[in-house]
Amino acid sequence: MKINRIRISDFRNIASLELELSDGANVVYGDNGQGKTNFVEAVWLFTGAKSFRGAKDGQLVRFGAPQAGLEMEFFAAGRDQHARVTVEGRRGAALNEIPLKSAAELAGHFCAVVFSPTHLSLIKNGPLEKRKFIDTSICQIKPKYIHILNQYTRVLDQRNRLLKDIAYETSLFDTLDVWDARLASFAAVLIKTRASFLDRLSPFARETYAGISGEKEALGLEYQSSLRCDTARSIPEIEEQVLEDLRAHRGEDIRSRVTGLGPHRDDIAVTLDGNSARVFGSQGQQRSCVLALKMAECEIIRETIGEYPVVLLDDVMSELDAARRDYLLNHLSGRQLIMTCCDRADFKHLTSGVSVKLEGGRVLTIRKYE
Ligand SMILES: Nc1ncnc2c1ncn2[C@@H]1O[C@H](COP(=O)(O)OP(=O)(O)OP(=O)(O)O)[C@@H](O)[C@H]1O
Repeated sequence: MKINRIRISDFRNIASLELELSDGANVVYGDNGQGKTNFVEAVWLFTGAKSFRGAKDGQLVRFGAPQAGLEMEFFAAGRDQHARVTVEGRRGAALNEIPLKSAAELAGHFCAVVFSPTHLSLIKNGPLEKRKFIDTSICQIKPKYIHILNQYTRVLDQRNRLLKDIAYETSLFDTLDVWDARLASFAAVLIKTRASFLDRLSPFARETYAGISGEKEALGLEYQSSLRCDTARSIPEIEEQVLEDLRAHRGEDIRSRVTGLGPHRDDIAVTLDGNSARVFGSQGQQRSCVLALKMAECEIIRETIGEYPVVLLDDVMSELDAARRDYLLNHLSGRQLIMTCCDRADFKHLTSGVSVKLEGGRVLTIRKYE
């Protein structure tokens, strides 16, 4: 998957920008606050996902402008394609000039993997970030997954509302059966899909971590369900277990007025030699864990759709020592890379690719590495 050309208008501090990209490395550099991350964020939006910085759509439009427009020519699935994203209150999109119902429908047509310093939260923070990572990754290779996720969230909201109402209207208790059955059916699919995805991801992540860290310690990943279910079982079997657990937990749910168990409470244990990476990992080890997860995600995407995603590395390389940087660059050959940094010299060893200097959201210079 390769981006050939991108046009950006009124997106964050980028008033107007048009750029032809190299098939290999693209180094976007410049001083702080010049629009490097904004550029990466613009590219990321073509995956159909929300901003990786957690920004609301409205925040993406340049101050004072009515809407932001993004356009991209890219090569994927063996042909040249064109995508458009507009942000005007909410995001809209078109693929090959055909309007889509929502920007999320771009998922699977253009794939990218992004890593920025904010992604350290994947290890540092609680389970929410890990669930977001796994859900976003699955959406890229299984676009229909988003519908299951949305349906689960909707049923969960309804069950939670019911739990609140039961406190005043005990006769509503009997209706819990219906919501538990619906919740269990979506929950089982989510749990099974996430656990299977993690099983595929683990060997790649372990190998990359070993490469980045020089085989010093072993990375472990494990899906930890809040329910007592065996993820190796089939979806109908998991559904039965989920239902049993939901029923057993009803008393507690009614007391706390929220659903305490389910995929919305699940976690992924990330360990180094068996110890929690969050509790015991150093800053460098935690960064290597996230990089390993992201690089493994690239491999899963390639295995599933037959081509590598575009790799977006925002302000990452400068924080790695020379050996780790070399390992990563070698490991990433054959993929289109967009990397940001403050100093072009961070990549002085590159023998191909281009560097683009940004200033005030504008392209100042374009130079080739040779
Ligand atoms: N909606 C917006 N409209 C206009 N400017 C915005 C908007 N949102 C953010 N900005 C501006 O974009 C700039 C930040 O850009 P960006 O995050 O891309 O910086 P950067 O080049 O990656 O910097 P650093 O090296 O510090 O990470 C800031 O000056 C900020 O004020």
